[in-house]
Amino acid sequence: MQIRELKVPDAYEITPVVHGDSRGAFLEWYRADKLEEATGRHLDLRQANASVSAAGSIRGIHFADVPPSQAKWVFCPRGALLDVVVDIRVGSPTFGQWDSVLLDDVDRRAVFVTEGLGHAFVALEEGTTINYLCSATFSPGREHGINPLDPAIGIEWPTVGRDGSPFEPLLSAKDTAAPSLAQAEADGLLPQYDEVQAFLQSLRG
Ligand SMILES: Cc1cn([C@H]2C[C@H](O)[C@@H](COP(=O)(O)OP(=O)(O)O[C@H]3O[C@@H](C)C(=O)[C@@H](O)[C@H]3O)O2)c(=O)[nH]c1=O
Repeated sequence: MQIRELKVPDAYEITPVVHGDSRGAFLEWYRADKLEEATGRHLDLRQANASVSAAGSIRGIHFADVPPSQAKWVFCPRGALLDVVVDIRVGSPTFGQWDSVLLDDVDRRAVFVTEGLGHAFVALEEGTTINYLCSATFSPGREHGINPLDPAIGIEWPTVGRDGSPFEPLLSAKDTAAPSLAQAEADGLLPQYDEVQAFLQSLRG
């Protein structure tokens, strides 16, 4: 398993060793010890989620108040998706920047999104399934969204699926109505970079 930090600091791409044989494949999609080696922190598993999406579905950009926010170890057991991490931490040197990783049932990568970052993805195939391990339980009043189509962030969402078929973006009503990054900042919804860093540091203790 290899762990690489993304262009958005404190987010990571995880590339597993996939052992293929005549029966199919075997891989380790999460290793606590490798996470600790690479990042100096642990993931206190509190919840595991799954969702299934139609091709073109965009979910996010979602984030939760810090502390404790919610770190997510994201994996795609079926289909394909583009996973996106956005730096929404006010005062971060990379504020407003985003990076993405293709997660699919071929290379079987994962992404680790740490507390205070924004997370979103688009499904590139019908029935794409995502699983994620979470460091905190769902706390609806502390969860927020930013519009994933905000031009100021400028996420380059794919417009064709894995098979090359074009698709229309499909968003929930909640995500469609979500504020822009600038509006979320003006509304005081975004996490402060120094507070996030202090929280991340407390997890390394
Ligand atoms: C996130 C969540 C939702 N729900 C419920 C609320 C709602 O009725 C239904 C669907 O919720 P949403 O529309 O928010 O689901 P979704 O848009 O898939 O939300 C997810 O998006 C990705 C990008 C993330 O990073 C996740 O943390 C999560 O926010 O599921 C739970 O019961 N538990 C949960 O942990």
